[in-house]
Amino acid sequence: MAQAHRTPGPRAVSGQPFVFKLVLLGSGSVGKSSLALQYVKNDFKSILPTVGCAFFTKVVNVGASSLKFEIWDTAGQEKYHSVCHLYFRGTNAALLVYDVTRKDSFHKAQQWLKDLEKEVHLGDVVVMLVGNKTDLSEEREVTFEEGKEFAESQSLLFMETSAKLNHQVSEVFSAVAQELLQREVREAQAPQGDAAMVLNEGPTWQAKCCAH
Ligand SMILES: Nc1nc2c(ncn2[C@@H]2O[C@H](COP(=O)(O)OP(=O)(O)OP(=O)(O)O)[C@@H](O)[C@H]2O)c(=O)[nH]1
Repeated sequence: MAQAHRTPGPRAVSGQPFVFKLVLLGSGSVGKSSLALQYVKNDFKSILPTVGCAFFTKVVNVGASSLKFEIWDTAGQEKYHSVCHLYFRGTNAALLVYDVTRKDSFHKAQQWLKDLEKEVHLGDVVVMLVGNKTDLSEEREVTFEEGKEFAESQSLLFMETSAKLNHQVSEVFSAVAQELLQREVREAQAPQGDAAMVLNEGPTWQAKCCAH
């Protein structure tokens, strides 16, 4: 419920891509680093647990727009929990990852969402719930419907992936990118409406000042 840090908009400079910060969060070993590695480098290999945080960037084109993701891959192990929230601040998007073969990681995802909410205003951030490791279908403990239901109850986007098979990985990031750009367009249009109201209501500075 806290709104400690309002998420800043992307730093869009003429001719430059929009820059969006995205954090990967979730329990240890759910596949956060593997998703980032598959997306950024098209690679899947055995990775050591993340210590603190790893950082990746990737530029993507969505329609006529160009967008740069700054991807912060946080450590899921419990011992790093206290530092992870530092990376949430100022984020524009979050992938809330769980492992479909581990019910505990699904329950923890709900806790991670609460942690995120302490640092950002959820309405300002595009959050996608991601059920990873769908290739391990024999060991599945969380159904697609359970994931979808939880995501809908919290107004989150939702997808299932396999970082190992590169299934739905780029689709996850594309869906987030599209939502971010759509929000940008809506925000870019919004000030015109505000300005029209301000003209009718008095000095601009005062109207803006007192709106908060
Ligand atoms: N079968 C399968 N294994 C996966 C998949 N994604 C990741 N793994 C494996 O799961 C283990 C953990 O993957 P990581 O990407 O290191 O998980 P993490 O969430 O970044 O872990 P932390 O850094 O501890 O937070 C590794 O052995 C990966 O190879 C997947 O889609 N399918």
